[in-house]
Amino acid sequence: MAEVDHLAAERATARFDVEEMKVAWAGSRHAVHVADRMARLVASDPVFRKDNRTMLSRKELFKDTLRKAAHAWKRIVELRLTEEEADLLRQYVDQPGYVDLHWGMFVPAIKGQGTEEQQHKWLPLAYKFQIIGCYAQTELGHGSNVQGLETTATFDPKTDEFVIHSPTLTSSKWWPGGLGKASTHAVVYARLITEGKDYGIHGFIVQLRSLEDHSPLPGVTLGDIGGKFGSGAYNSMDNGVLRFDHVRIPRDQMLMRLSQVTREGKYVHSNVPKQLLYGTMVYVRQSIVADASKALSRAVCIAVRYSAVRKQFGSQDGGPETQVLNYKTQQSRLFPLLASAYAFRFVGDWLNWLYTDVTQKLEAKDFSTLQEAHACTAGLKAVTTSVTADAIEECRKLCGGHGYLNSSGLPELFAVYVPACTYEGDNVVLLLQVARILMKTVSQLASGKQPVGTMAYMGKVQYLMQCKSAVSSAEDWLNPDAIQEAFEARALRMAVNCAQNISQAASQEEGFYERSPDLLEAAVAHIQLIIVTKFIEKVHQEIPGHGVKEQLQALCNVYALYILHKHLGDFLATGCITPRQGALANEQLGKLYAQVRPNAVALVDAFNYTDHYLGSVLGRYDGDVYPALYEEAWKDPLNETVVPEGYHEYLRPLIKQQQLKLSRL
Ligand SMILES: CCCCCCCCCCCCCCCCCCCCCCCCC/C=C/C(=O)SCCNC(=O)CCNC(=O)[C@H](O)C(C)(C)COP(=O)(O)OP(=O)(O)OC[C@H]1O[C@@H](n2cnc3c(N)ncnc32)[C@H](O)[C@@H]1OP(=O)(O)O
Ligand SMILES: Cc1cc2nc3c(=O)[nH]c(=O)nc-3n(C[C@H](O)[C@H](O)[C@H](O)COP(=O)(O)OP(=O)(O)OC[C@H]3O[C@@H](n4cnc5c(N)ncnc54)[C@H](O)[C@@H]3O)c2cc1C
Repeated sequence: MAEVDHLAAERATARFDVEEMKVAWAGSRHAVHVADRMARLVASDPVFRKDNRTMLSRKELFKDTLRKAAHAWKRIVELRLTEEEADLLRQYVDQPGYVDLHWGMFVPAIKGQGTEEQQHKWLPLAYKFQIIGCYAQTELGHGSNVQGLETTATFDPKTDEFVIHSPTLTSSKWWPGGLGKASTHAVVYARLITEGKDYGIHGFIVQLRSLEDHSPLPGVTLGDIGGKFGSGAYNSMDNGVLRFDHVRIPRDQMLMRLSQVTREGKYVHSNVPKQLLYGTMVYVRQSIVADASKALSRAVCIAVRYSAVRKQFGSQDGGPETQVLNYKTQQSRLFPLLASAYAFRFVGDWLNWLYTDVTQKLEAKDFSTLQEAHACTAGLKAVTTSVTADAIEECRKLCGGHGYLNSSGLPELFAVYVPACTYEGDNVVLLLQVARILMKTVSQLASGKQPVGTMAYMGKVQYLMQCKSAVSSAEDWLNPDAIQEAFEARALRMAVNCAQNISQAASQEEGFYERSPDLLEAAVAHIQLIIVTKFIEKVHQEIPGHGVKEQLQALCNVYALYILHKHLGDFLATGCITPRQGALANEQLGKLYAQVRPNAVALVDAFNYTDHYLGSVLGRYDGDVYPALYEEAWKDPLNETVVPEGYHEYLRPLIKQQQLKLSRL
């Protein structure tokens, strides 16, 4: 707890129990407790310091990442941390590194696509870090189009081996995290060729480096692909390039849970959907949605606290100036982002539940929910990461000039976050996947097939195509049924419009191609409906704690009405609401902002972030921003000497030369 709390007055105006809101945010009292312990463990350990990160060279930063990962692992073993604790520890260390790909993709790929025997062989090695793995799918020439990958794995029945080869420059693996310098192994995605036939993309476990001296194995060429956007940020990760020159691996290193190649070279596909090959991506996409709320809430926490501290204009007769948080424009930019952080948190929890449910069904050979899992993970990943990336940049602007300083934490947060819009599936490509599923669902409505899961609302097509909103006052927009109906009608009508337009094209494919910008918008509308629905459902639950439910209700309404206001064109064009009802929604939004204002600082306190994790002089818990900014400046390497390096070489001669010229005049 801070000695002087410059935000005390703000905290005193909160109309709810912050400790209980922490529970609502974290999911349970236990979760608050564990997160608290792990955050403090990291914050108090000098190895995990990160305040100097943006000043390290790439080499220093990478070595720092190796050191942190090794130290984290040592602490995990020493303290016998559970998986939940270790995961949180990794979050609070807050530095992308090979460990993420090892645990986040290499291990899940083996679990999801390996046979029991393969899991038995490889997982214990991976769990104890006796091998380090990465996920080598993307190539120089193809990322989004997985079916277009060129690396080959050709079965040689003479030796019972696969020959892994990179036939072209564009087939070089390019981007895999952890590949550049750290990994000893990779799950490599390659075209399986046996008996002269190409069976498409399959996964193979390939050793890349010696377990003795880390040198690349014969036939393997690999390295780092170079510096990336921003200082610090994702440059701690060794995204890599990899080429194979006829590298041989035993047949049993093909991941064989979904399909097999026999000793004789026969290809056998198990009776399961081939899309299960994409299972690791689905898993990571759902975890990226949970991460979005973390990144967004960090940025919002910084911007809210700083906006409460920062004062500009408005002083009369020597009185205090206005806190920038009191400006309505600041509120209308910031509070929707605060509401979005909560919205993403709850939809992330729900998605995690859905993923677990689908996984259990798959274990029981029930594949009926695979499409739902794909649509929800792809769509929510796309919408939450795009909004979060834009929101971090908006928070930087909300902090004025100081937001542009590295010490605000926002530039690095943006730089580290923004690739989430691209990795694990480019957001546009993923939204088009959602759109395809929407079009398929619309086309099946005519046959009477009832849509299920998050598409179930489409079954109310007769009603939703012609319903008219009953809202007649601003307060009417506080009714969740009014919101739900407007969002359902908008999403359905946009999808049906697209389907009608596509049906007029020469072919389905051509229509889809021509209408893809509209399809993107229809997909976004569908995903926003899911987020709104899950927030409304959350607020309907019993939520303990004085005032907590009321605050969440207000934030839910802010989220929904902000989206409605922002996408008013959609709602009007589809005739779901009238211009007057749109104006009433905006009126209600303004009232809600006033309701959020006295609670704003407490609502970001409920994220329960340590100053270490926030990494921002502007977002400090105690609000003592100015001395921290001032002090931080002096730590810059440029300030190590009063007279800068280069003065004698470049500045002095220049000044002297000009002085000489002037004296000659
Ligand atoms: C310093 C550190 C210190 C810390 C120390 C700690 C110590 C250790 C602690 C340990 C503790 C544990 C820690 C845990 C850590 C976890 C971390 C997790 C985070 C991970 C970090 C993430 C980093 C990100 C890295 C990035 C990785 C990547 O980017 S990998 C590459 C991703 N690539 C893509 O996403 C490609 C996108 N493209 C595609 O997905 C597909 O090609 C396509 C979907 C776009 C098209 O495919 P295709 O052409 O085959 O298909 P069609 O369009 O024709 O569709 C056919 C039908 O298939 C259906 N379908 C498509 N996809 C799927 C699917 N996935 N599932 C189901 N169905 C699918 C589609 O709907 C069609 O169906 P119909 O035929 O129409 O019915
Ligand atoms: C930081 C980072 C880490 C990564 N880590 C890994 C990793 O560990 N392992 C791994 O295998 N890969 C990794 N990747 C690669 C990543 O998965 C791909 O970059 C991503 O899937 C996008 O593919 P692409 O680069 O081919 O983009 P492209 O598909 O070339 O995209 C270029 C543009 O084309 C558009 N576009 C593409 N296809 C279509 C379409 N059908 N319709 C309309 N528009 C389209 C896109 O919207 C985009 O605007 C990583 C990438 C980054 C940035």
